[in-house]
Amino acid sequence: MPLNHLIRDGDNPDITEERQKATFSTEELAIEIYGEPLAQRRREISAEVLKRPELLDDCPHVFLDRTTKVENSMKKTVAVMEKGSEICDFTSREELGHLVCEVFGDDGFPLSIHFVMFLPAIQGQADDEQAEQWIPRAMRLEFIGTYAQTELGHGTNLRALETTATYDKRTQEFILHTPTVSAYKWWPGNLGKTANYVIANAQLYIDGKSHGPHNFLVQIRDENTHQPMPGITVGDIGPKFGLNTNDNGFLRFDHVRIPRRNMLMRHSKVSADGVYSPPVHPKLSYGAMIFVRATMIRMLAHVVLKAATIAIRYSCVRRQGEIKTGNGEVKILEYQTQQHRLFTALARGFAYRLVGDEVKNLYEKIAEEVKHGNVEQLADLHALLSGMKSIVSYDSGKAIEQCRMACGGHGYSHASGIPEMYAVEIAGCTYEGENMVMLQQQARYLVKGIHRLAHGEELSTMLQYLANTSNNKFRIGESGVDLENALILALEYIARSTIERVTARLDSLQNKGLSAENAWNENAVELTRASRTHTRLWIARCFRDRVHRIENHAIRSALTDILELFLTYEVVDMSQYLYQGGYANSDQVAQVKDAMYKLLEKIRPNAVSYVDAYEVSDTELRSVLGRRDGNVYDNLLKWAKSNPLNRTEVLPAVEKHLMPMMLAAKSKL
Ligand SMILES: CCCCCCCCCCCCCCCCCC(=O)SCCNC(=O)CCNC(=O)[C@H](O)C(C)(C)COP(=O)(O)OP(=O)(O)OC[C@H]1O[C@@H](n2cnc3c(N)ncnc32)[C@H](O)[C@@H]1OP(=O)(O)O
Ligand SMILES: Cc1cc2nc3c(=O)[nH]c(=O)nc-3n(C[C@H](O)[C@H](O)[C@H](O)COP(=O)(O)OP(=O)(O)OC[C@H]3O[C@@H](n4cnc5c(N)ncnc54)[C@H](O)[C@@H]3O)c2cc1C
Repeated sequence: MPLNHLIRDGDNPDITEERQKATFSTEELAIEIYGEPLAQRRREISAEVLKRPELLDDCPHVFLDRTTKVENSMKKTVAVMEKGSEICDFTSREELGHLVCEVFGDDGFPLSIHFVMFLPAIQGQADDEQAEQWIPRAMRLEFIGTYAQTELGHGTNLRALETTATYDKRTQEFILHTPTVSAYKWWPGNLGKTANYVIANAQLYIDGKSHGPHNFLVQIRDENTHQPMPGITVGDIGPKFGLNTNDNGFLRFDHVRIPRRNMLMRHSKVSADGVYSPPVHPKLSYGAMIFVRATMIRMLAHVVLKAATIAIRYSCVRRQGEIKTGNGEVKILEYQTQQHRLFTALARGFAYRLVGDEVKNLYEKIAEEVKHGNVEQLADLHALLSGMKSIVSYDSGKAIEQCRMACGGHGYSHASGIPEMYAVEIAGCTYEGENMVMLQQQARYLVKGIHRLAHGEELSTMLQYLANTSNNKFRIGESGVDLENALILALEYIARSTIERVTARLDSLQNKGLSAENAWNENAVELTRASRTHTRLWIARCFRDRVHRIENHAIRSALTDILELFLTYEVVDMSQYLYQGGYANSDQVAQVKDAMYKLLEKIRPNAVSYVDAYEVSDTELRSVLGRRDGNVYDNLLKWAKSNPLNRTEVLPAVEKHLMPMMLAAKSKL
């Protein structure tokens, strides 16, 4: 029995040859990633989707205009809701998430923000009575909701949001109002044409006093006619860099009245006579953002692994050039440069995917505590997620772009599937908090850590390495120190020294009389760097611990190669910091590079099997280059021929415009 379970007759022999080289069982690696029974359930769901034409695209989605894309996704949503429970268990987020990926791909679908933000906001912030009233209806899809926070004028600085919710004691209602053009809600997903309810974030005013932003449930469209409710102006914001199947929208409230009990009241409350009770932590109304930041790590990793699947498979069927003259053209994956750009993308994908599981578990644990009023770990969680969403979105974007370029010209075509993946993934740098801003949120926490240490106070587990000042020499190659440990210690040094340096600069500038705010802004770039080095260390440690816990020896060994490649790449990428304070010399950094190049060679025979084990079906991949069977060229030709521009031999526009011009030019001769 071959170890790679995807070998089939009729496949491109070049890709079959790759699968025959597997040194681990791809099914066992799939189980390690997804767990049982999910690994098997995912396959069954993929197979079921293929049998149901109503869930499949009639033609490649990239050939469609926006209106048709939106209509198709609405039509398929109804099909999923009607028949989906025959295919998957709707109560399982994992199974439903997989079905959604198969049917809709990455570009958005009408219920994305309903499930990803609207429901989580209610679950986390509504009191029990409200939850009982709203959640069952929302789950049955009697209505569709979205999360309307960002405004035309402000997305980052939430304290400056202009939408107001003024309490009217007389009628026991809030009046939602958009006082200026810049106060229009702008960006919420599925707001433009789909949602009929929103969680609106607005400044709460009682008796002329502001209590800051709070969340309110507001009906914006009639439940029977879908027409905007009185006082509501709503629409789609237009085409974007990506996510064009998603109707991101704008929204204006003109003195819209809602009942008092439509304010989400688990944490903050307004009594009938207008008495405000604040939450136990001032940022609890930011809970839905925390949820998405925790969830998006795995979503982003998934996109990287899809791009790596495409580029690695394609690199095994594409032959171009010779390494040794006269020996024939090689698969492009034989080139070291190709391996370097693709295997490091693969390593990041695996690291972020597996660490994403840990982040999700940590989030669930702390969210449960918060629900019961214990907010002790909220600051740790907020700092971690601020860093994680920033590093993973940005570095995943770079990895996907490398995958695209590694496919040469065909990577630039939508036939590869990668341009759309990049456009969707890179939005993660912006949504849920612009990266530079979020990195600085985490930097505050790191600087505080150094100050706490100086005052002899206890540090959270995440920051304890800051106290390890004896780690001041790179120990690569020393007897008794294995590669992994030496690299993790190097990453600890990089993070600690960077955070210490920038904190010392901040302190010194303030000691010289500069205000804390100005000192901060003068060091903001270095602060974001400190934040990055800390997060990259956290990911590395967490990935290492995850791999060490694997019991299946062959799978642990396969993922250890990926882990070591990840660690060497991270250290090489940040090696300039190793020279700070004389921690390492250039020979030692060269040793890390050599180790990295050896790992590329070691991973090469298993490259296709790693991505096969991630098990993304062709339906979900939507890529001609990444097809499981490797039959790329015939299908590229079919794809191009099916393109709407080729429906007629002579395009009407050519007949109308260019032909007369050319004929007129000829007649002038
Ligand atoms: C089952 C089906 C599955 C279906 C799958 C379908 C898949 C679909 C895929 C769809 C994908 C697309 C999804 C896209 C969703 C995007 C939605 C959005 O962007 S929504 C919009 C997203 N928008 C954004 O993300 C906006 C970004 N902006 C912000 O978050 C805030 O304004 C801020 C954090 C930057 C500052 O806030 P500000 O109030 O000015 O606060 P200060 O700076 O003054 O800090 C004061 C203190 O508070 C602390 N603290 C702060 N936050 C938190 C927290 N959360 N917690 C705890 N603490 C927190 C902070 O550390 C500090 O502590 P200390 O130092 O004093 O001790
Ligand atoms: C695809 C997509 C989907 C979205 N979905 C939703 C949604 O469903 N609901 C919703 O409410 N919103 C949504 N948003 C909005 C999103 O959350 C905001 O765009 C995001 O939080 C960034 O805010 P901004 O647009 O105001 O950027 P800005 O804050 O204007 O950022 C512009 C630049 O200013 C810099 N900057 C701003 N403040 C600071 C600072 N304090 N320090 C240093 N630099 C700073 C930033 O780093 C950036 O370089 C979505 C956005 C996108 C792109």
